[in-house]
Amino acid sequence: MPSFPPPPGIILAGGKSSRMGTNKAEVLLGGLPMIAHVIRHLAPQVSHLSVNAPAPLAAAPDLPAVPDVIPGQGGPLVGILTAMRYAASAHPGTTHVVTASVDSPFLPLDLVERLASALPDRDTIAIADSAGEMHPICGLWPVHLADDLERWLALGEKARVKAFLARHPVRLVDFPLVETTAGMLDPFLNINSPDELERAHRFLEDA
Ligand SMILES: Nc1nc2c(ncn2[C@@H]2O[C@H](COP(=O)(O)OP(=O)(O)OP(=O)(O)O)[C@@H](O)[C@H]2O)c(=O)[nH]1
Ligand SMILES: [Mg+2]
Repeated sequence: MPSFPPPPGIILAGGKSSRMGTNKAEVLLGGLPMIAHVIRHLAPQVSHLSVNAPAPLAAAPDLPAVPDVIPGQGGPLVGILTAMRYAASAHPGTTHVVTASVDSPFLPLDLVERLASALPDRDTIAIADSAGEMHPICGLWPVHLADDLERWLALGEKARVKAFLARHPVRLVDFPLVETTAGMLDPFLNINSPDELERAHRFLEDA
């Protein structure tokens, strides 16, 4: 699509953090809460930033908290529906919303620009991909898909993001690994457990 103003962005932080054992948004990575790393990477790329969580986070008090539009921790797709609904109502006229996962602290600084430039039309969803793996939480979504997503969730389908994507045109956008002094870094490195958190520290110097 020819011109694309920065869209609003939402960080999905409404999960259970069961593998981490404590709220992933607030665990410390190099002295900063994980969500602070996500904010640092994403905020410069979006028109407004908010967090999809049941209540404001102590680690990100300035971010508006947007609770799931369907209560009950129905999975990440509910967070994506929430992002679409919120973007459309809080930012009238917006066509897209970008979503990212709270447990990806090394997101590319050209994430939104590259997702946006991959969109051929107003119906296509752009999703990040790296090292041959799709990252379905990190995407640029047309907000007009909200009604279809809500109907689909109401059917009681298992709310898997990949299954919803299969119903729509999707462009996968491949992001390269980043060379660091600690080795090659996948910018979508996903930190789910205390072990993964510990291992991620080595990338902090370069990221
Ligand atoms: N809004 C919302 N987001 C969710 C939900 N479940 C997962 N997510 C988000 O989806 C992303 C990927 O989920 P996971 O990595 O499995 O996170 P999680 O569910 O918190 O962690 P585990 O309980 O360890 O699986 C994260 O950004 C989560 O916050 C949900 O029910 N609602
Ligand atoms: Mg995860």
